[in-house]
Amino acid sequence: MITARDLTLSYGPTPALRGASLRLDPGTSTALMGASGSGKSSLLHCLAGVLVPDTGVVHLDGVELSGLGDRDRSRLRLERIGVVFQHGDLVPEMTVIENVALPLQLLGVKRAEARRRAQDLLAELGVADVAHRRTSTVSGGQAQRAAVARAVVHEPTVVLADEPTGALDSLNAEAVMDALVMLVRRAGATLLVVTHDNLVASHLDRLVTLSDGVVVASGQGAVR
Ligand SMILES: Nc1ncnc2c1ncn2[C@@H]1O[C@H](COP(=O)(O)OP(=O)(O)OP(=O)(O)O)[C@@H](O)[C@H]1O
Repeated sequence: MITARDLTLSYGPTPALRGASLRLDPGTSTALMGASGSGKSSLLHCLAGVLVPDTGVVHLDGVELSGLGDRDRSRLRLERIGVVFQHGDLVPEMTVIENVALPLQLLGVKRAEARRRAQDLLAELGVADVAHRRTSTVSGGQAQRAAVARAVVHEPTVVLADEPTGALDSLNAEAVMDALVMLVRRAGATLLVVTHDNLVASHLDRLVTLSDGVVVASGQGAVR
């Protein structure tokens, strides 16, 4: 489970979060929506432990993220969290399979085993044929499938996605969301997706709306 309580965050003079609170229960999926600039990405980065809020606390499985030093926070993030960004954020000099195997190898899984598990996931997502290509040479849809595989390969408890389909056409967007939801559900993990798109939100159980850095509404997801 992951919770954020009363988070505030400013970039210099610009406030991004003004007391945002959120609770994501195990096994649930949530869409985080709101106007541009309302603080969605900032909140996701605080939940991921990438940004430390100015005030307020984030708890991941009972551990206070902001109470950890950089090293321990990175380790916890690596073990328990998977992230997907709009443009995949794969390492361009590495092949697709090397990218997907990376979290496992960083966690100490042997190379051959890490690559086997990465290969299985890529096959399941229909992109095994590009496994040995550099990520800079694959299509946007293939890269996002690989990014989804990389986010779940180490079986994290929480998967956080920031506009994961924002750069895709609607067919690829549907396929990527189907894959993300299926894999997260199968692992019993918790999913949060930042999106502007009602179709993306309709894949998820619950909808949380952010306005001017605070959560203003929380309820059932959009109806498909
Ligand atoms: N690196 C930064 N430096 C300065 N200000 C920033 C930075 N990142 C975000 N902001 C500001 O913080 C506020 C919240 O931004 P954030 O990106 O969290 O919103 P968002 O809801 O994700 O927006 P969008 O939907 O446009 O991606 C905005 O006013 C934004 O301009």
